Amino acid sequence: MMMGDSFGSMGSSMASLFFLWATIQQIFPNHLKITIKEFLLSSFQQLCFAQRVSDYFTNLFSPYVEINFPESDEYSFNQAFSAIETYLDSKSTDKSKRLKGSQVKESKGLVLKRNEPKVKDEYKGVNVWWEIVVETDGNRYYKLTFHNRARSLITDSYVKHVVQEGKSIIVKNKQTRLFTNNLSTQWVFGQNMWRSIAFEHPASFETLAMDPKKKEEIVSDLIAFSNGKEYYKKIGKAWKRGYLLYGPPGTGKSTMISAMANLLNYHIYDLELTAVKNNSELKKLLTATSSKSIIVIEDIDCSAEFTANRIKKESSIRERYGRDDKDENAVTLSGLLNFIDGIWSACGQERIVVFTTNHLEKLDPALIRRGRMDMHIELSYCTYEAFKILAKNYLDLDGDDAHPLFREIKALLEETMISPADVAENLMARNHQIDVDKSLSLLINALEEKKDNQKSQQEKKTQKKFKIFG
Ligand SMILES: Nc1ncnc2c1ncn2[C@@H]1O[C@H](COP(=O)(O)OP(=O)(O)OP(=O)(O)O)[C@@H](O)[C@H]1O
Ligand SMILES: [Mg+2]
Repeated sequence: MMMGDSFGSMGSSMASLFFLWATIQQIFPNHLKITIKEFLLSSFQQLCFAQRVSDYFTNLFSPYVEINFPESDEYSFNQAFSAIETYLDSKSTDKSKRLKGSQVKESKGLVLKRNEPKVKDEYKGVNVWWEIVVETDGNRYYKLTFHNRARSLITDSYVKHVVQEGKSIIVKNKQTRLFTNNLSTQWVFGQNMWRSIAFEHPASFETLAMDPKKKEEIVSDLIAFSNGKEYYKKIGKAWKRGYLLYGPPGTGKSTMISAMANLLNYHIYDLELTAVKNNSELKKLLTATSSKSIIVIEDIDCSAEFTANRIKKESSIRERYGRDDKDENAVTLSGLLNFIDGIWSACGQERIVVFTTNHLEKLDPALIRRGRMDMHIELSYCTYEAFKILAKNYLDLDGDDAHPLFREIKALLEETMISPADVAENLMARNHQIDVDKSLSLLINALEEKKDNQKSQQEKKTQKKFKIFG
């Protein structure tokens, strides 16, 4: 017998008792009412006791097993509970009669979920039943019921499957946010360090124009990282990864960061170093970031320059006054590197650090040595392969033979340095109307103009050289 049946019979007995009491109140005088009330109360207690005894024996001989998953364990939240809830919400709603509508992400629209206290599920041919139970004190737990025959299948693999599936749906549905740091004058008792907005950038690796092989390498590196919890634990390293994106303006460095965040569903923390006064503020900001996030420092060459000036100033203070103001008055390169190496090692949560620069050669070697920045990614001028991706995004043209002008464009791209941003600008539809021929001709004009400019600049440079040596 399932537990629901026993609750049903107890409910009807209680209803009969209440009905009886209402009738008695109308018929009997007051002094008799008290005696009858006492009699009824004791009958009710006996009924409950009998019910418990009957439940005990029913459960003793029942072939069904129950596992409870409480919402909280003692003092902490039970993560399995929310994973189960999400998993059950995601089950097909085709046969449900009670649904609820929710929107987790602006970009995802309204999603219909089941809204029933009991859900039947099937795993490898075995039926199981889930039920959400709310206790009188408001505590909730999920009750899983299954036949004893399938005990090892359910306890060994089904429960793990449900929790894993639920967690991955939670990550997928997470509304990612873009955080920017506030000035420390705006911080209130360690709060309000970061302000944030919902992150809804449409960038993806699919639409990112770059060498397809390199792209694949980056995507698999990111995925391996995000699935690497056990691996990082095994090798005893902090679960973090550093990427240095370098290349000329408009080659897709910022776009790639958005694509990374969309791929992994991570938050972005855009760290503006000029708004940070000293190392201690930097430390507070970085420790206030959440797990599964990308910490970005754009144009690190400018920040490094700023740091170098600060270091010079600090050393002159030290020489003059014999004191070390480094940590109190400045953000230093060593401070930044210490946090990247040290702080996340302590908290053990997954973090990605991304630096971008237009000038790799300007960077301090300490900043970019391997191990600190695990992958150096160059984003370069637009190649023919990258152009084809842009042509597909902007003009719906797919493949080498998609348009007769492609051959001319290919030849021009081999001789001209043009950023993907400039190419995209020419391919962009005017007034939402795609005009393939016009866009491609505009691009050819832009390429020819750039090619001539670059040629004449090159000639001027050569002439200068000759003058110097002549
Ligand atoms: N590789 C690319 N693939 C697709 N679109 C690109 C690419 N590079 C640039 N773009 C387009 O050009 C615009 C500018 O690119 P983005 O801001 O990513 O360049 P960046 O390398 O960060 O430049 P900067 O060095 O100036 O910060 C983007 O909004 C995007 O539309
Ligand atoms: Mg940028």
